[in-house]
Amino acid sequence: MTTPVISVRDLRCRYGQHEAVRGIDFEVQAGELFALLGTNGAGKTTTMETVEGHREPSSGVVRVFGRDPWQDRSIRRRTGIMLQEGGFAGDLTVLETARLGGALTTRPSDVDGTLAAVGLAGRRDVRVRQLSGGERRRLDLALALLGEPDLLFLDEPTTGMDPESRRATWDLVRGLLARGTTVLLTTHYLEEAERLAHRLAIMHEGRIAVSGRLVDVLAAHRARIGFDVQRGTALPPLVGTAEVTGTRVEVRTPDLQRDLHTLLTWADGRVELRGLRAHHATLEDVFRGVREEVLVA
Ligand SMILES: Nc1ncnc2c1ncn2[C@@H]1O[C@H](COP(=O)(O)OP(=O)(O)OP(=O)(O)O)[C@@H](O)[C@H]1O
Repeated sequence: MTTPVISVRDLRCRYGQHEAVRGIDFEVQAGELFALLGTNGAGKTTTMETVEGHREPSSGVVRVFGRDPWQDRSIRRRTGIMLQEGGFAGDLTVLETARLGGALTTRPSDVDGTLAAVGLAGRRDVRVRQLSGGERRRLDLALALLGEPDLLFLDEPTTGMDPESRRATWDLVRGLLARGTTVLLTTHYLEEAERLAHRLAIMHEGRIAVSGRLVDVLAAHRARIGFDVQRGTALPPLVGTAEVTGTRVEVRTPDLQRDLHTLLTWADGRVELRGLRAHHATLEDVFRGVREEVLVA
């Protein structure tokens, strides 16, 4: 087993009396994208900042490339950080800002190529203060990519981007992953995690409530079947549980295939299942379960 790029063991972070991160564990392997999801104030940014080496843990062990990021600044040469707020000088142009960022990296930076990669080549002479919110996020991303980091921290990277820019950013991140870059991502867009993450964790109130590969996380939660029938229709026995509200039936089941087969066989030729929908648990179902703290495995 190779050494993980990121290893976090029993991490705790306090702000005064408030314990924002309450004992979390996770690992991120080389070339993997790990998504930290969670409710507001769950502790994602605090965790991210600690792994970046910008915050000292109250307790626990954090290792990045096998080193303590708080003590050993040398790992910063290998990391790129996209913060939630870049804090640019508004008077500088996009190109000047990127050149300045490039000068701060220890590896040679292809400034023009990076601006082109984030779709800002045509905006290079525009002053930063004149950029839209989404364009600023793309400039944030460009600065994180300068110096070709081995490990990239993306803190809500596509907030404020229009759908086209968001998709272009996802393609860019996929390209980086294909080249072996490791990524730690936080996002409120569940679709972003569904599309990009190899593994994920959902945080709530400082703890990891759910973690694992996306397929495993979804498979561990009940699928849904929904349809309308006439009031009072007696249903066949199912593995899952059916909830009837008027004419609407909602089944939550651990065995989607079996219950769907049972229902279709039972209905065939005698009952019309109007508005039939059947799907595995979505990340939104899992997330809602975490929020409501009524996870049904
Ligand atoms: N500098 C600080 N001083 C005191 N409390 C803080 C500080 N920064 C964060 N907190 C608190 O710590 C908790 C975790 O905050 P954090 O920003 O890590 O959460 P988050 O999951 O990133 O939230 P969001 O999704 O809303 O950005 C919150 O209750 C927040 O109010």
